[in-house]
This record gives sequence, C-alpha cells and structure tokens, in this order.
Amino acid sequence: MAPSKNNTSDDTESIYQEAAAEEVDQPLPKDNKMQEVVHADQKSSSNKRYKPLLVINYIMLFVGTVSSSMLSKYYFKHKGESKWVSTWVQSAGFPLLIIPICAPYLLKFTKRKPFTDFNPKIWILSIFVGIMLGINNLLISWGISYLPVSTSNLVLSSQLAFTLIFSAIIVKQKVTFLNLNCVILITLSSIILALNSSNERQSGVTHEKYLIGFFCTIGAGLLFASYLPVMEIIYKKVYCYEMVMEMQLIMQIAATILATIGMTWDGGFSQMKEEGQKVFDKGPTIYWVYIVSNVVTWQLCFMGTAGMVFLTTSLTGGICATALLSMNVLGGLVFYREGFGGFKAVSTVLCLWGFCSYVYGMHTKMVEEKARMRINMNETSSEMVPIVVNRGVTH
Ligand SMILES: Nc1nc2[nH]cnc2c(=O)[nH]1
Repeated sequence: MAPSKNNTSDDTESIYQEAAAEEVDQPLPKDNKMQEVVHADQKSSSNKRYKPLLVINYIMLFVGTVSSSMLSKYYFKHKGESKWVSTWVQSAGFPLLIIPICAPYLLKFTKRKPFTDFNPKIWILSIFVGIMLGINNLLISWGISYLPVSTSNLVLSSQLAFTLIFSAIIVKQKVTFLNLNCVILITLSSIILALNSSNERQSGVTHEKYLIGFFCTIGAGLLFASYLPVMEIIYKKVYCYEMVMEMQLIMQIAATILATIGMTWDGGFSQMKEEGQKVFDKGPTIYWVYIVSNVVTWQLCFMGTAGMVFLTTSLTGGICATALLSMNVLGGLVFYREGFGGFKAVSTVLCLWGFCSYVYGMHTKMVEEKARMRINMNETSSEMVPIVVNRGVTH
C-alpha cells in the first residue's frame, strides 16, 4: 500500500511546486502562505522524495517496533527490575534525531535552517505531547515487565480500536460497519486474554501483578491512540520532514526529563549501575550493549511512527504500527518460547480478523475517494489551466 496524504490536492500541489521551484534558491520568506508553497512538496505523493521517505520510515518502524519490544522483554527476563530504566531507554536516544534534522541542511538537500519555522504554540504542543509519551512509556514498561511479550502486544493492539474512536472525535474520521466490527473484535480478543490470566502468568507474577500489567498496557494503548490523531492535526501545519523530526526531538527531550525525574526519585541511576555490575545474569558487557541497543531501537520505532503519520494519516500510521505488534506475538513465541494455548490462538484470530476488516474498510474508502477525486479533477482542470498560463506570462 502506498498511501497518499492530501490525495485531492496532489495535483494542485505539483502546480504550486513548479511555481515554488523558482523560489527555492531564495531565502525562506517570512510569509506563511509562501512557506507552505516552498515546503508543500514533502508530503505530496507526486514528489520524488515521498516514496523513498515512506519506505525508509516503514523500515525504521518495522525494525524499531520488533527489536525494541524483544529487547525490553530481554531486560526483565535477565533479572533487570527497574520500570524507570526501561522507561528511560525509550526516549534517551533523542540526540540521534540530530542526524535527520541537520544532515539534509549540511548536505545541501535543503536551504531551510533547522528550527526556523517554530513558533511558541508548536513548542508548547510538542512538550505536552512529549509528556504524554513519557507516561505512555512508563505504562508500556509496567506491561512488559508483568506480561509475556506476546500477550502484552496482543493487548496493545487494542490501541487500533481506540485510534478509531479518537480519530472519529478529533479528526472527524467516519465510523463505518467495518471499523466498528474491528473495534468489537479487537476488544473481545483483549477480554479473552484477561479471562485467561490464571493460565498465562509467568513465574513470580501474581494475579494482581498480571492485572496491573494488563491495565497499564490498555492505558498505554489509550494514550498512544490519542497521540496519533493529535499529531495528525499538528502535522497539518508542518510542511517538511525535517520539522517533524525537530518536533520529535522536543517530545523525546520532554519524555526523557520525565523519566529522569522518575529515575532520580526512585534511585534508578544507581540501580542501573548495580544491575550492570552484579544483578544482570548475562554480565556487565551484555547489560550495557542491551542499554545502548534498546536506546537506538526505540528511537527508530518513534521516528518511523512520526514519519508514517506525517506522510500518510494517523489511522494509516496506527494500522502500520499495530500490524507490527502481531510480529511481536510471533517474536515472543520464537525467541522466548512462550506458550500458545487455545485462548491465545482464539485471541490472535480475532485480532487478525479485526485488523483485516479494518484494512479492507480503509481500502474500499480509498477506492471511493480516488474515483471522487478523478471526477473533481476533471471538473477543476479547466479552471487551473488559465492560472498556470497566467503565471508563465507574468514571471
Ligand atoms: N502504546 C504504544 N506505545 C508505543 N511506543 C512505540 N510504539 C508504540 C505503540 O505502538 N503503542
């Protein structure tokens, strides 16, 4: 699937791009409208950077989601205990974002200097969303520590249902029979896992701890599902990928400050040192290799998610992220030899059925929209020609 953002405006944008091409060698104008014209190309599927960006982001999302989940479980499996350490590594890799922010400018792919289009509203929104992400990260850590990795990922897939609900409220996404079907099936799949909790627990995890892990994961799904449409709204005002990464940097710094406060309050830094030296049963070297690798893989995961929402929509980004959670279910079975009894099998089938019905609903909607767009373009093309001709004459 090569989803296209702003489908209806692609052709209008490419006309703007032609006009903008003449402006690109000039310094960025202060005027907002002209900034839109100069940057509009980056989320238009007709631009030559669009497809490579989409592919790179999906690879980052894929590698990041699967490896970060497996590594987070690895930490708890080998005697790591701190939920704050596990939360901190999810955002502490923020300096890596300097690469996608500065490389395009230093390599002269763009004339836009980093952070030039920021205003106080974007700063405040990014910090607010960053704090939300920090709380999400903590909830994810509690979930991963108490649930088998396959279960936590199946429960987390309930975020697709929440994404639909929040998208309907925040970005006015239409609720259809197929969407609703998906919500019901995925909710059922989580309920089945909750009912099966007594057969599923790992050694040392009490019934209470299992339920804490379960509800923390549901909470993380809720937060992440509200994060996606909020980001979609913010990205409507953002016209280049570099700016998306700049906002990510602010969010990740905010999430890291929250985790650092938690670490300091809970003695997490000294616990980290002690775990590295004495507690982690794979030894100090593997412990620090784990910390660095998990820091990098979580950043890949967040960069991939943000890029997908920017290049497509919150729903499509949510679907892509959630689809990968089923890969994690598989990862749990393969890497950690987790049990896969009847309950989990039924839950997985319901989850996949819900997911497929959702994708089918999206596909039919896209086909309808494309047909409508074609009709609209036929109607408007006769009005656009005189505008282009006119530009040619005056410039
Ligand atoms: N809740 C939640 N947190 C995430 N952090 C990175 N990916 C995800 C996700 O898919 N869901």
